[in-house]
Amino acid sequence: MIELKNISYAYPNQSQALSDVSLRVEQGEAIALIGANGSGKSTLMKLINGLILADSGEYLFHGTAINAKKLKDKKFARQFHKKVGFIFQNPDTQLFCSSVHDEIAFGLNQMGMAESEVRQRVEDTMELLQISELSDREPYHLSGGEKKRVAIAAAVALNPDVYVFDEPMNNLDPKTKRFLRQFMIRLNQSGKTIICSTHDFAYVDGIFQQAAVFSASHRLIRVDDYEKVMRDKDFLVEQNII
Ligand SMILES: Nc1ncnc2c1ncn2[C@@H]1O[C@H](COP(=O)(O)OP(=O)(O)OP(=O)(O)O)[C@@H](O)[C@H]1O
Repeated sequence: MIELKNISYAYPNQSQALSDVSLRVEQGEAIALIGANGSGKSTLMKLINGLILADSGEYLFHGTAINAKKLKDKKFARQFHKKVGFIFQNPDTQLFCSSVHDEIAFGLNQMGMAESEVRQRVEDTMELLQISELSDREPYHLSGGEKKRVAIAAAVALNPDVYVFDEPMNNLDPKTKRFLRQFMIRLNQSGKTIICSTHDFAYVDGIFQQAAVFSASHRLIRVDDYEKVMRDKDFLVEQNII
């Protein structure tokens, strides 16, 4: 369970990105983060993943405060990063190995998993994401949609409890969007928590139970049933969301 209490954050250049944000996400919930450009969605997701730390407020993950001291504890940090998978908006920022196979195996090797188990897990994950034929290819030379599947596979292989997706549908063709939508629904049905920012509402039907809406002033102004928020057209227009 994720609990954010009165979180504020400004980037080192003083850009305010989150103002007094409080949010609770239960294990197994799928929640959409929505709001205009620059409202703070990506910043919140980086914070949930431990890439940045709040200036003030508290972040609890299954009751444990995630702070600098805790993340300096290498054993804890490894466990925490295994539990929270992050799929960046631009896969180029997270793919760095010389083959798709090695990319997916990387995190598993870091965990010290036996070689045969790594091989099996990588094969199973590639099959799940329908990228087995890309196994020996260099991730850098793949198409955008292929790269996205590899980035997701690298997260899936580690079997996290929580998946954080930053605008996953961006730059994907309709078939890949439909595949990803189904995939996210299945992940959630298997008990995984999904936290996902999106501007693209056409291909995310049925994924989310909840929506968290951010204002231009970086505040979380509404947490509500996803379908209910989507029906509230005046509110969405007012917030520059549609
Ligand atoms: N690396 C950074 N350095 C300085 N300011 C930043 C940085 N990243 C984001 N910001 C600022 O923080 C605020 C929140 O940005 P964030 O990327 O979290 O918004 P977002 O809701 O994800 O936007 P989008 O929908 O465009 O992806 C914005 O004012 C942005 O300019």
